[in-house]
Amino acid sequence: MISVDAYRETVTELLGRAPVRTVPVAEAAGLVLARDVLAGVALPPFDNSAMDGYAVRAADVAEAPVTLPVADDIPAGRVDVKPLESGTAQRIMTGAPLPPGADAIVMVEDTDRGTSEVRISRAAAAGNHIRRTGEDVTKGAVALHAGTVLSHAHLGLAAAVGLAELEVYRPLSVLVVSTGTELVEAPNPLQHGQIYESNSVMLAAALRELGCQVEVVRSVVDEVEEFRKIIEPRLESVDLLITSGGVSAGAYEVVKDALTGQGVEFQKIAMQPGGPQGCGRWNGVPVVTLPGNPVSVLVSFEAFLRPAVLSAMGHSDVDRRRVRARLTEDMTSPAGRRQFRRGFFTPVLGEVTGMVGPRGGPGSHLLAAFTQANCLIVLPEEVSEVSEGDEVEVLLL
Ligand SMILES: Nc1nc2c(c(=O)[nH]1)N[C@H]1C(S)=C(S)[C@@H](COP(=O)(O)OP(=O)(O)OC[C@H]3O[C@@H](n4cnc5c(N)ncnc54)[C@H](O)[C@@H]3O)O[C@H]1N2
Ligand code: MOO
Repeated sequence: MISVDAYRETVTELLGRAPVRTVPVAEAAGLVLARDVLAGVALPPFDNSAMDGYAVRAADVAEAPVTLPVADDIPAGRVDVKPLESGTAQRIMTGAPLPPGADAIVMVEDTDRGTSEVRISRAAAAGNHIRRTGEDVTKGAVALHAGTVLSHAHLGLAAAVGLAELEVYRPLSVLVVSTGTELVEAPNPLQHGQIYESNSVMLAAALRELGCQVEVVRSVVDEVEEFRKIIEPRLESVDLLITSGGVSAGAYEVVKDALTGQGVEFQKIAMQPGGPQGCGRWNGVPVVTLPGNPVSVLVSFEAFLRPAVLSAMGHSDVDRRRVRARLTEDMTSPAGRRQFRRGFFTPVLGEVTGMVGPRGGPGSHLLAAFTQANCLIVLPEEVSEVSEGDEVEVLLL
């Protein structure tokens, strides 16, 4: 059996790193920046007013109240601002360029709002309400570092320093395939012996949440020729194929039978659930084959797929947050396997740890219990029993 950590490395290597692509700034949310972004302009690009008011020389209003002639009017966007002569004021709006010679802004609230002359009721110190060139970002500085996961704020900054496009790691395009003759797509009626297909729905949503582009084939019957005929032609247009089902030890293991000898290796991973796994390349395209049980799919996703996919899309922080927590009840775990149990973590005020209790048993068909969990309880390979009060590791979902 292969360890979870070794398998995670294998899958991460298999997925590699997506190519860099240029995308419009507005379409880059959630993607990872591939190159440093240098500020083509300073922010602010010019000294400007932080308030609607009057640009003055501080010395001219030191003896306020004073009345000054209003020599000009400067709305935001004006590009031909004239110097401020001493003993005058210019009416100015928020964001408008400071006239040369002015060194303070008097807020309109501290004036009589005059347009030909203005009575200023309060003195203003030099620098008052002036936003200086480059005080946010200096021209030529690194505004965004390579490796940044682009949030809406980062995109705003990129736009503000004048960029129309960003170089990012391309989102992975993933084909998700569920196999199993028993699978039926809702809302078609079920016959006894059939079940509704759910794995592709979960996987596609989980991958889209990471920023992947996902195509789905929802239910391929357990026939090797049929599987090859439907899936092989679709490989050309994707970076990754993820299948569910058909990988264990039975007589109709469609994925295993179709891909053994084609570049995909099937093996047991020392984890529970999610033991039977396969990965490799089919026609050169990375393939990860997950077992069919829904909770095995979700746990496999957490244990190695999510980090590998994130890493392929340029992320460096690929791990869920780990905390320690005290168990609220006894649990057992198969020796030699890392068990991932669905749990509910509650932080305890004033303590670095919290409390955690399982939700549902270890069975990998217990999907509803997963939806009541907010974490995975990790019981290491060497542990087969834990008791109420023991400290365990928890992965926060
Ligand atoms: N003799 C052995 N039998 C099994 C072993 C083993 O080692 N020896 N391993 C068990 C474990 S652990 C798992 S996990 C499963 C994995 O089996 P498969 O990958 O071949 O998955 P299936 O048999 O196709 O399906 C398992 C289970 O999940 C249901 N399923 C499958 N696909 C979906 C879907 N898209 N949506 C909802 N539910 C799905 C399926 O009906 C089965 O109940 O093998 C054990 N057996
Ligand atoms: O390991 Mo299977 O993945 O129990 O459910």
